[in-house]
Amino acid sequence: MPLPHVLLSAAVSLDGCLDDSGPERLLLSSPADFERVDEVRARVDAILVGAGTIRADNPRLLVNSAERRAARVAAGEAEYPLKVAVSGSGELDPAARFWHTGGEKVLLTTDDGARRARALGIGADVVSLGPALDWHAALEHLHDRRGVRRLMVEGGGSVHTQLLQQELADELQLVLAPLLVGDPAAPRLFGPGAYQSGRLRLVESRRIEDVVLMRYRPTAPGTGGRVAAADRHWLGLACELAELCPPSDTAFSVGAVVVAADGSELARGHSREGGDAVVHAEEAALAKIAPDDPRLARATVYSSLEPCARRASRPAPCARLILDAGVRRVVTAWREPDTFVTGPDGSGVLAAGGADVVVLPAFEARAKAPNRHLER
Ligand SMILES: NC(=O)C1=CN([C@@H]2O[C@H](COP(=O)(O)OP(=O)(O)OC[C@H]3O[C@@H](n4cnc5c(N)ncnc54)[C@H](OP(=O)(O)O)[C@@H]3O)[C@@H](O)[C@H]2O)C=CC1
Ligand SMILES: Nc1c(N[C@@H]2O[C@H](COP(=O)(O)O)[C@@H](O)[C@H]2O)[nH]c(=O)[nH]c1=O
Repeated sequence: MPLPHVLLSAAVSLDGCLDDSGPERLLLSSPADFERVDEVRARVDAILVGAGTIRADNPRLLVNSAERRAARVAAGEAEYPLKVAVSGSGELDPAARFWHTGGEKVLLTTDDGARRARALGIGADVVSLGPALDWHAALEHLHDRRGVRRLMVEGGGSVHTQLLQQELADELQLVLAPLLVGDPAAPRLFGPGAYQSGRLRLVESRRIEDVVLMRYRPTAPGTGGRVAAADRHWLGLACELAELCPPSDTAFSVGAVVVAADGSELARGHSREGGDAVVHAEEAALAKIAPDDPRLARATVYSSLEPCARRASRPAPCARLILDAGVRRVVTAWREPDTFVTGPDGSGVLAAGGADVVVLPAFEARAKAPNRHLER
């Protein structure tokens, strides 16, 4: 279930191209930006590219700085990040530099692709993910079998497009280079298809010589039981809000955020905010939204703790408030323990009311942190 943090990295021309159609790789980054890329590579567990990039660029995908490699080794990591190639066909050149430089390599492919790659003598651990390659399964494999927690994806366009469209990308690092390619056959960064509606969040912009680095994060929640990368961001924020709660020996510290389907934040709240000794996080957040706001019907409530099913201090528990507000999707980190009520089951109340409840246990420790003093 947990997946690596997926960082898409690319440099594009002003007309949105990743390369031209000539035989040489087009350098879009500036020298200082290539240094930055090297620094990012040094901080990840694995670097992934599609077979198209291996064919077009014959890349090495190394950490080039000896100091950065030494720092990795000193920190107990492999000298080079794992190199991951993705191919459906397995039709790859066994002499490509990718297989003969750096540290460990893995080829994620299909049953047919694995047969072909093995026959060709590809110098990597060849892993078949079945008759077709599913990105979720590929990322799960890297996380569970390879211990990859941070994955840098260095293209190409087809791979970036799929990961963004499937809402598996946690972050996009895009460099805009001041040149125009103008070649109709040149590969583009993102192809047509269905992306999240609404805007991504710009988290940083930085001039690096003559290029501009922009870092974005997707914001749109998943739908139903399907988890999007942005769900992890918003639940992380709910856990941060829980840290703001005035401590109490008689109630949990909880944070909550309400997010519209297009990724815009509607409201946030935390327990006991504004001097109200009994207010709950979800209640505080929902109270800030007009009850007739049409976005509520497709919104997601993120709550560090499962919304409550029963309470003494107010007429309606949070699970009921959420349903009454029209919200039908809740993402939480931690099922409520029996600390204050016996057999709490806010998820059951929500499910009975037609809401989808998603629990992300990877956030449980963070949700529990401000509540340690309540543990028996
Ligand atoms: N400027 C920049 O930052 C960068 C530029 N580039 C440029 O991008 C171009 C390459 O991009 P592109 O042509 O889109 O190729 P990609 O690198 O995205 O690789 C595409 C290939 O990956 C495999 N693949 C991708 N998705 C799947 C899937 N779901 N199932 C099975 N196999 C899959 C397939 O391999 P197969 O065909 O073997 O089945 C497919 O043909 C090059 O020109 C390169 O220079 C690349 C990286 C960064
Ligand atoms: N052209 C281009 C990039 N291209 C990426 O770098 C890879 C080659 O890296 P290396 O093996 O170290 O030479 C190449 O295959 C592709 O993934 N990256 C960028 O940040 N900026 C650029 O302008």
